[in-house]
Amino acid sequence: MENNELYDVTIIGGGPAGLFSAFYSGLREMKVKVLEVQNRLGGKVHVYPEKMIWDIGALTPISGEKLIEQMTAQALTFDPTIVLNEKVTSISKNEEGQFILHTESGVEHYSKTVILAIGGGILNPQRLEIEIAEKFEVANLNYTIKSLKRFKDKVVVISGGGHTAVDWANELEPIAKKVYLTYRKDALNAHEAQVSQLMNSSVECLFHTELTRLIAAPNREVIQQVELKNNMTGEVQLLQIDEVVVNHGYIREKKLLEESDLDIKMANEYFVEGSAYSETSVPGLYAAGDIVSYPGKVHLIAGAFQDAVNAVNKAKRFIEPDSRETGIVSSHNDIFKNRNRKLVEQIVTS
Ligand SMILES: Cc1cc2nc3c(=O)[nH]c(=O)nc-3n(C[C@H](O)[C@H](O)[C@H](O)COP(=O)(O)OP(=O)(O)OC[C@H]3O[C@@H](n4cnc5c(N)ncnc54)[C@H](O)[C@@H]3O)c2cc1C
Repeated sequence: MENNELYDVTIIGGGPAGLFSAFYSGLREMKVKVLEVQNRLGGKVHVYPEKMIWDIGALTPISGEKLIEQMTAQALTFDPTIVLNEKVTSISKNEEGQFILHTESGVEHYSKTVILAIGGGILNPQRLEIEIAEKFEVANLNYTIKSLKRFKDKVVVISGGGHTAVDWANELEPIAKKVYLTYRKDALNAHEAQVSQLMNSSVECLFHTELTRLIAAPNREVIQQVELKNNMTGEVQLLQIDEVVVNHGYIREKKLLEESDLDIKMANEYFVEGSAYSETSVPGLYAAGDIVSYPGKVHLIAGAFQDAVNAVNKAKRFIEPDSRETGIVSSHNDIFKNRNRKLVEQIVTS
């Protein structure tokens, strides 16, 4: 199946980097398409819809959910084509030098340039290696937290000791009746401030312990007790709980880069003098967000936005070598003249 319409830029991934790339490509008057494997835009931020995000410039604390809403609204400013449930499996080039994006659905997408905004790849939570665990996933075994309300006045055990586990322990502590954190090592691996908040709270940390068994309530597919084993002493304890949260990291599927006909290398693997970190080894193919790595790169939303601008500006120059190397401030952009006028009128008349 072919989708012959040729786009100036096709962005793979609809997370923060992809969404801001879509907006910025529109600002630079390019014809834009976004391909996203999930059935919704927002990327990894869907892992933490109720978490408050504090570290995005000019945004006072904002929930993940609200941020997705705002990023999406901004991305849609210039009416890009958005294709959801579309997994890109490989990238090739045809004789005319156009990119062809091959997908699991069989549809091929054509583009003059491509921006890889795939984050760490397709994310799937690392699941518990305990037999029967899967059957509790609809009840009270959680790999992501979709609603804080669910944990109100509950006894919760969180398994994990990284950023996500520590973040959730802190978020749930004022809501839940009791939070236990079980971790197989003896020190947590998260931001100092988050760790000290946790260690000075009512969260009970059980170090050197691992979740070894899930015990169901009689005749119900709901976990009622968990068995924790101390990996130093071999001692076993049972905890009566209402909810189990497992944050053992993610398995990242990154086959796209390996399985493409093109030999795609990110800037950190192939950097040549004079090139930019948004460039890859393939001319016309750029990268933004968590997929890229360079000295000083921040794997955070603010970093993804800056990468997006760089990648879009490169893509624009690839198509139109005489165009400006960088964009101009948005208020000077002709595209916004009418919109600005309307906004100013609204402010003046309100
Ligand atoms: C628990 C947690 C808390 C966090 N808290 C903060 C915070 O407070 N502040 C902050 O700044 N950052 C935070 N981050 C980090 C932030 O979420 C990431 O830096 C950001 O999401 C990176 O954006 P991205 O667009 O590069 O990648 P992603 O958000 O991972 O988006 C990539 C998108 O590409 C899609 N995709 C991947 N492969 C394909 C394919 N082959 N075909 C089609 N689509 C594909 C994915 O489905 C996904 O939607 C947190 C992360 C986690 C896990």
